[in-house]
Amino acid sequence: MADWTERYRPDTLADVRGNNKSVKQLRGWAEDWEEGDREPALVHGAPGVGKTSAVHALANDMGWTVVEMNASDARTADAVEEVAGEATRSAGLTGGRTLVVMDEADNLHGNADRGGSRAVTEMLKTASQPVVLIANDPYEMSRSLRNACREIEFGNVTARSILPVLRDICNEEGVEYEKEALKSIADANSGDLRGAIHDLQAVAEGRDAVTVDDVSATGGRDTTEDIFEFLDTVLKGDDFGTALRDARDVDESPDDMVHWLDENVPKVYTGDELAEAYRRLSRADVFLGRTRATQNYSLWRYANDNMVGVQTARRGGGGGWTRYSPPSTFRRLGRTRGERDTRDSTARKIGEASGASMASARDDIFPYVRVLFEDEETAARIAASLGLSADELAYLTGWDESRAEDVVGDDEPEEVEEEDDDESQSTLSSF
Ligand SMILES: Nc1ncnc2c1ncn2[C@@H]1O[C@H](COP(=O)(O)OP(=O)(O)OP(=O)(O)O)[C@@H](O)[C@H]1O
Repeated sequence: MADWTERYRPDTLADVRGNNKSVKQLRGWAEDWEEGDREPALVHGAPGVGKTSAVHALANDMGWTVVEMNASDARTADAVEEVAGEATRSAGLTGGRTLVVMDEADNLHGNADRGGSRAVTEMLKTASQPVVLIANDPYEMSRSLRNACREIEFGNVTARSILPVLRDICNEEGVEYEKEALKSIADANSGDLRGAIHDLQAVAEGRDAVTVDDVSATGGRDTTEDIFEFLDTVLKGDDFGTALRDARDVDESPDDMVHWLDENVPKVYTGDELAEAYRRLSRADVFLGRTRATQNYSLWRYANDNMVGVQTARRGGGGGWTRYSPPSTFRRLGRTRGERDTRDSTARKIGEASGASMASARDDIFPYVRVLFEDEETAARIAASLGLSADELAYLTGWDESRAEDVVGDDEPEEVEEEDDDESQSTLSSF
């Protein structure tokens, strides 16, 4: 069940590999903060290069407690204030500082989350505790939010810095290794230390030794995993390495795998485990969204890693037999890129009209709208007031194009220009 990247997470900044300059900047930022220069920090860089680890290690070194929040959950000022307030209160209790860490700050964008972006910017101005935002791509953030922070960039970790980490892990785990085997894992992961550790775990866990042949064999295995077996491995298994390995062999698209897990995880997990599992799945979904938006399929692997990470959320045993079910129609609807775009634009319009986030429009409101729209007249009225296009109406109702076009009429709704000063750079969420 253990994920080696968690097991070997650095506790102190001194153990963070590579990125010496950024680590120094981070330490400098914390020291300046203590001395009264109370700027929030924005730590950014590619996935798996140690941003989150470095921030936690910093807090540890400084003797600060950490409150973590996911920026995409911070859709309302309330949520932000609650966390910031919580941080201040606990600081009062312990007398020490509390570092507020806001992950996925680049997911706070777009109309639906604009309230969240503003609330975070406001919070940054008034926060009485140190705050670090973490992001992969700072240009996805609103300019005002970015400008409010001191930027610290993390670059990729070179293969040379990755190699000793892999070697130390093998030593700790009692796994013998051929040096070339570790080198080829380090080289293949071009700067992504987490990816390298996961690759190592996938070949090494449960083995006594890792050879060059083992490493080169992983890509070419011709076994196919049944989705049901995969669900069992992730939701009930104890071996993270096997789950990582199996995830590559499942004969389903990564999107479908996320949907299958999303549908079935509540059958096995409860309470906090479930919340953590959903957090992982939503991270997986973020990377699927980015893969689609950029057509950069190397991002799939982050989706995969987060998907498999669902296993580590489980606290109790995963015994018994479970009747897994396929993802519900609504989830499966988001299959092709075009469908997803339509789904997202529909969710945005409904979200804007109702004040809900895009995700909640999609998951909570769509089903009701669909029932309402069974009555064509009501559908026409609401579609007009929301400015739905024929595609969007067809998406919601399942009608064919021509029926939807008849109901909507020929006039294409015009795109309404947003008047928002400094947030004009925001881009819409693509997932
Ligand atoms: N520079 C590093 N030094 C030591 N370990 C690292 C480093 N980078 C990554 N790791 C290992 O990889 C794991 C994941 O890293 P971490 O979560 O910090 O990456 P990240 O840059 O925050 O990625 P993401 O953007 O996906 O959150 C850590 O738990 C640790 O085991």
